[in-house]
Amino acid sequence: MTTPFTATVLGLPRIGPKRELKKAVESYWAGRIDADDLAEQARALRERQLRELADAGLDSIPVGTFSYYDQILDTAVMLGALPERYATVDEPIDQYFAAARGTEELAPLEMTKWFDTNYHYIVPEIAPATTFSLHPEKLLAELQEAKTLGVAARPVVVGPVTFLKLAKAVGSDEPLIARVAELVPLYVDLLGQLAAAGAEWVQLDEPSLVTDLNPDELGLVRSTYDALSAAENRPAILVATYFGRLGEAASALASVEGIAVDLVAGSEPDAAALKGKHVVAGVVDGRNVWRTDPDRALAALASLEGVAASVAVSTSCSLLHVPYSLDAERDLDVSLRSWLAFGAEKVREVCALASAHGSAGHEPAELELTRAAFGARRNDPRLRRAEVHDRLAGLKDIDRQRLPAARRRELQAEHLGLPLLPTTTIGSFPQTARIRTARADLRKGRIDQDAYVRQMHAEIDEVLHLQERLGLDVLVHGEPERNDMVQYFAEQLDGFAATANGWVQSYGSRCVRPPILYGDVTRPRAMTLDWIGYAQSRTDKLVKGMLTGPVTILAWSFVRDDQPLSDTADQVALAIRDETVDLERAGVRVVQVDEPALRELLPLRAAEQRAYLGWAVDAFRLATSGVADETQVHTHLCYSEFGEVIEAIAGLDADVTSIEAARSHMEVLDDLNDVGFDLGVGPGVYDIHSPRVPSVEEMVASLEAALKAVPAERLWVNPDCGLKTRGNSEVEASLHNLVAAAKQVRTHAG
Ligand SMILES: Nc1nc2c(c(=O)[nH]1)N[C@@H](CNc1ccc(C(=O)N[C@@H](CCC(=O)N[C@@H](CCC(=O)N[C@@H](CCC(=O)O)C(=O)O)C(=O)O)C(=O)O)cc1)CN2
Ligand code: MET
Ligand SMILES: [Zn+2]
Repeated sequence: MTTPFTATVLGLPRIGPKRELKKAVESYWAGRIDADDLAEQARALRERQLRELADAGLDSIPVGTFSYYDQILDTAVMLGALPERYATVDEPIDQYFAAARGTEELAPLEMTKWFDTNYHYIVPEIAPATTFSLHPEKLLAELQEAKTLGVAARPVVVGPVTFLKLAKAVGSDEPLIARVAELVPLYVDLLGQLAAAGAEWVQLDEPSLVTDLNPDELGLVRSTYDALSAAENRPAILVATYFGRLGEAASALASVEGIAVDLVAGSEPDAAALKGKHVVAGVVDGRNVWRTDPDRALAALASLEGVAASVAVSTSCSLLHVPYSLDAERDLDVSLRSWLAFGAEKVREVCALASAHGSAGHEPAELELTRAAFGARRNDPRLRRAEVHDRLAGLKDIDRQRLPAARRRELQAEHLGLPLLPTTTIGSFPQTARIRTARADLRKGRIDQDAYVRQMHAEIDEVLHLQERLGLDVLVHGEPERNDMVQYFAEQLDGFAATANGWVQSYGSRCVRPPILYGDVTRPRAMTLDWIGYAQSRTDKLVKGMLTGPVTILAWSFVRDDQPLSDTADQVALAIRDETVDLERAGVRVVQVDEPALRELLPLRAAEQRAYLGWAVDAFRLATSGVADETQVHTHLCYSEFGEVIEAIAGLDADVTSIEAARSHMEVLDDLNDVGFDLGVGPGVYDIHSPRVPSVEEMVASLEAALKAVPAERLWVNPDCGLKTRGNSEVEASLHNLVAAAKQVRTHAG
């Protein structure tokens, strides 16, 4: 039989330690480098990464998790499942990018969240007429590359079940998973080619196996893996599951040699399912940045030893979700730094744990250091601040409640004097190169704080003028001062640390630097008051204060794992609450608290969803119930799959909720009616994910459709998300049309 390995990770980041790939890909799109240049830069990044992993001591290294844009899109290409329309583009690489981002003529594929992470994948479209065919060149080439370097490579492919579960059926209502038998011969062919290329193991990624599957689906998982295992010439099969507990699906994997289990987000599956297998134990958290507790990890490994045929130490999931290395962080607080492990440090942890596990009694010195760091972390005063706990302990139900919605509506009508079908935007205006350069100049000391503030004021003035000229009703300041809607707040709150270079891929070439929420959270001073106050002082129109909600701040940060998330959420909520009260005191009468990530943190298993939605809604209400009932609270949600969270949206009790609907055709309004929602709602009528300028007619049509579900008194007119990634000229044209559409519909509504 194949030799089992002892130390690995499930997948690798690919943007490059300094975002080299992001820059190369964007240069290629801009026509500054050609396809050969791009390929060479990508190859050099892979080579460097493979050498580092081999030097660190991993004895099996994943190959094939590199991607120019997204691994699900790569899998669609490998299975010949790109929609026909992209074949009109000349070169394969450009067809690939056309599917990812669209072209002048072609709409891109949709993009959606990867399980409960902040990574977005491209959703393959599969029609009844789609015929699959195998194109494994990319994977085989990367495998060959690794072999040439002498690396113990383990090819990684997205498995057929997860691929079909994540794809979208077009032109048919039949669940795609029913077509898995069509993929089996392709995967059998692929396994043969990988074996011929010298692969001992292949990893098939099946994170969908940690979600709730029905008996039919479980039957298909079993028959698929029985069929793949029956292939004549193949590597040993490792099915990688992650992001949760592998429950009932474990027993459907009886015929494969290895299973990877996530022991951080999940727990061990039944011993019977692991018996005789090579178990790849995900004891090092692949998604968060805390060092691993060696004693817990070693105990988990020891408990598997009695069950599995062999055990390898691994990360719980791919390292895609954490930054490359702590080496680039020069300014982190030294004690905080000793509690952390980014990608490179996690690889070292895996190797240290594997050697400690493999040779009882001979622990690498590193583990002792980790134990000491753990002790120091537990006792650090920043993790437990009396004033925060006293305040939380004193909270009452009334702190999460406002007057009944109908009463608030009356008060606000009088206080605000808005027209029917009021127009507004979601907050950000284009983050132009001019704005980002000013921020880079400030950071590098080329301009001082005063000059920076002067420029941001000028940016705010420009955005206010534009909105006045266009005739919008509720104005925004445009968020020019924000590098990111979460990082910006984290940089100003105590209990958070920001990184200098902790970039993580969010989608395609776009990256974020999630802050690290390590301690109890307090707000040393107001965070947005100067900017919003400045904006309100420059116009007679209403300016909407703009904040990010507690759930989204949690979702897009690396969050402490030593207390329940619900407690951490309430701490952040109190800081936001104090900010809303400050804004109100300064004369701001409309405040928006964004919660775009409400859906993202929803647990993957239905059984855990209710508890989450309970504390998430509570935290939002704590953040927004400190203001007077005259003050209008808005919220904003994106990512149209609202299904399971629709009641929670009503539970937020925000006076106005703007939602992404431009692409989901207003169905969400009916869903809201079904749960008795009777507050203000702004279904997005302008799809900001595309540079296209929507016409007046189509926005009128959207509003007319909305009016079938919502009375005019509750309907708002807005885009479906912020405008930060768009360009100035298209934004101006689109908002011009949006205001015209609202005016037209107003004349005969209500
Ligand atoms: N945290 C978070 N998660 C989210 C979203 C979000 O807004 N925030 N939205 C959704 C995803 N959408 C996203 C949309 C845009 C970007 C995005 O544009 N990211 C930028 C970086 C944003 C940023 O931090 N910008 C910094 C500048 C960082 C930088 O690159 N600076 C340059 C110099 C300045 C320059 O020339 O740009 C450098 O240091 O080299 C700033 O504005 O200050 C990028 O990848 O390019 C990311 C995610 C869901 N998840
Ligand atoms: C991803 S939701 C974005 C909300 C934020 N206020 C903006 O307009 O950018
Ligand atoms: Zn949004």
